[in-house]
Amino acid sequence: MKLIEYPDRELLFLSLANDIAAQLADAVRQHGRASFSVPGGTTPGPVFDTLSGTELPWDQIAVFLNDERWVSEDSPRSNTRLLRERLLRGPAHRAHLVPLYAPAEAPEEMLEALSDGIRPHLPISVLLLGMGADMHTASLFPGADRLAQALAPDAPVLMALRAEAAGEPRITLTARVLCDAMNIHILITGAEKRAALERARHLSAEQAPIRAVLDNATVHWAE
Ligand SMILES: O=C(O)[C@H](O)[C@@H](O)[C@H](O)[C@H](O)COP(=O)(O)O
Repeated sequence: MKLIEYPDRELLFLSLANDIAAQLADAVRQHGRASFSVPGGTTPGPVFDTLSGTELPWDQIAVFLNDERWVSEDSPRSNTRLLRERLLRGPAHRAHLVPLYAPAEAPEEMLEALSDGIRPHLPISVLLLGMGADMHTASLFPGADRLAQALAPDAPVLMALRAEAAGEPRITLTARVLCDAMNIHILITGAEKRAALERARHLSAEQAPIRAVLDNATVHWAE
C-alpha cells in the first residue's frame, strides 16, 4: 500500500483528479478505450467536479459505480444520481454510463443483466474507492450476509448484499473485480477513517473488507 498525505482536502481532490485523468488518458492511448469505476457517498463530489470539466476522450471511457443502493434514481440516496449531477456533465457528459441499477423490486432480479453490461469493460482501468469508518468499501460491509462469497476468488462480477449498516439492499462489484483493476485509488478524509485504515491493515478481509484491495492501492488522505 502507498499512502499519500495531503496538507488539505482541496489539494487532495485536485491532485487525485489529475492523477486519475492522466491514467484514463494513458489507458485510452494504449487500448483505444478505458473504464473508470467510482464510489458514491459524500466524499468524492469535489473530485468529480474537477474531472467533469477535464478534456479527455470521454466518448471512449465507460463509467460505472463500485456499488449502488437499491433505490430509484429520484432518491437522494441514489449514487447514480450523484454521478449524473457531479461527474457526467461538461466534457464528461460524453462518457458511457454503464448502469448498476434497473427498476426492480430486488437487486437479485437484475444481477445477470447488469453483470452483462459490466463484463466487457473489465478489467477496470482506473478504480476509485471510498471507505467507511467501519472499514467497508464498495458495498462490502463487515457482517454482510454474503460477504464471504463476495470476497472469494471465484466470485461473480456483481453480487447483491444486505447488511444492517447499509440501510437498503446493495449491489456491488466483488473483491476480485476490484483487485483486478489496473490502478487502484482509495480516497479518505478525516482522523476517524485514517485510524480505521491503520486498524484494517492488521485485520482479515472478513473483519475489514477494505483489506482485500489495500496491497496494490494508493491511499489518498487529508485531515
Ligand atoms: O454507496 C456507498 O455508500 C459507497 O459507494 C460506499 O462504499 C462509500 O464509498 C463509503 O460508504 C464512504 O462513504 P462516504 O464518502 O459518504 O463516507
